[in-house]
Amino acid sequence: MDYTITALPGDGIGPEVVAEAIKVLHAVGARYGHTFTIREALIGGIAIDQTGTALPEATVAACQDCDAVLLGAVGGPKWDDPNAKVRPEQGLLGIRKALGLYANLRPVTLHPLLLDASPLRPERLVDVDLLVVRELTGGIYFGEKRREQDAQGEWASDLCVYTQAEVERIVRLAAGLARQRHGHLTLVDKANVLETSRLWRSIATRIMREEFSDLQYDWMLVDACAMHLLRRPSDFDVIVTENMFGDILTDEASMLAGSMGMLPSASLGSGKMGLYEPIHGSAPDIAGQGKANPLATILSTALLLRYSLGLEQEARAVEAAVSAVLEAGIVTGDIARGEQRAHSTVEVGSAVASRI
Ligand SMILES: NC(=O)C1=CN([C@@H]2O[C@H](COP(=O)(O)OP(=O)(O)OC[C@H]3O[C@@H](n4cnc5c(N)ncnc54)[C@H](O)[C@@H]3O)[C@@H](O)[C@H]2O)C=CC1
Ligand SMILES: CC(C)CC(=O)C(=O)O
Ligand SMILES: [Mg+2]
Repeated sequence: MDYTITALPGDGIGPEVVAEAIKVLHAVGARYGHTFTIREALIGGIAIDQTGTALPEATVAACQDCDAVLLGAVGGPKWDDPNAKVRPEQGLLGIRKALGLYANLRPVTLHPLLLDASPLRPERLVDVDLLVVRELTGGIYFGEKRREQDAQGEWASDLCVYTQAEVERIVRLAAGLARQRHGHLTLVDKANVLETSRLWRSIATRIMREEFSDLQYDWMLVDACAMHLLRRPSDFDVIVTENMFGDILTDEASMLAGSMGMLPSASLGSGKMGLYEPIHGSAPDIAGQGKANPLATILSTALLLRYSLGLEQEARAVEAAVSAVLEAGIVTGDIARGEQRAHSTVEVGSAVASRI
């Protein structure tokens, strides 16, 4: 089969890790008889530099006319002026919204060989296998933003809004995934303080009782969840939560897997089209040095093959090749341990591609 993939490398380490993921996709194509046509488009800081906007119309059009989107990361110090009107991150939020990708799936698993790469004690990490379902197109990241001056000085506000329909669709999706996994859903919020969280609670309680009575579910406040993720991470199955909480909790959860460079993600909407990206950012501290771990992006292509293209065998081949590379000790510095040499981004990507 022929597939068209839009690649949005973005900024910092984005182009470095996306190049390796594309290398792996082509290896999958060669092995299984598919053609992946890769069309590159601009997003983020590089798009601001070249076009004046973080999300050019041509990029949206390219993403609307393909089978799936593969994204690196956006942002960096060059565009970090707090008074800037145009910011790279607007490109990322904008493309998620434009494509209607309301559900961000962030699986957290730990390869046994990376037990030592995590700052947690190995016995805490046994059987860690959780999935965070993060609402992606609502909440405080998308609410009205204000920055004003009055007699007392400056003030600013970010509005957090959730509608019934937004909560219903993400809870249904997460509960459906819990049903396919171990049947346990943890709903994370801050209902002791936030009205949006109380709306989530009442809607989700109704949906769980009426439509998912076969599942176990519980509620957890987000601050406690941050603690339990470290104290008893293997107790979680599926976590569903709003946009900002999911963003923060998954950076924390990445340390269960050993590195930010290990966690992939899939952003899905109502159709087959999806956007696939590592959970990490553009890592300006290591950009351009060949140090970035490409495995999160490569594992994101496995999700792309699975969810958007329906190629389960090929997705498993990518995941197996990643495991084989870890077992061969071909790893970047973020997860290298003991005597292991820190390999470059390109060496790791090539090692995965050659094992497909
Ligand atoms: N999805 C996206 O495009 C995201 C963009 N950002 C943007 O990225 C820029 C940098 O943000 P930070 O807070 O530094 O977060 P970051 O995720 O880029 O980096 C945090 C730390 O993790 C390390 N790291 C991240 N990815 C890695 C990889 N693949 N291999 C090895 N080490 C890795 C970095 O070197 C850094 O020490 C900011 O402009 C931010 O807005 C941040 C998060 C997500
Ligand atoms: C612009 C941010 C919301 C990006 C981010 O941190 C993420 O999606 O994980
Ligand atoms: Mg984040």
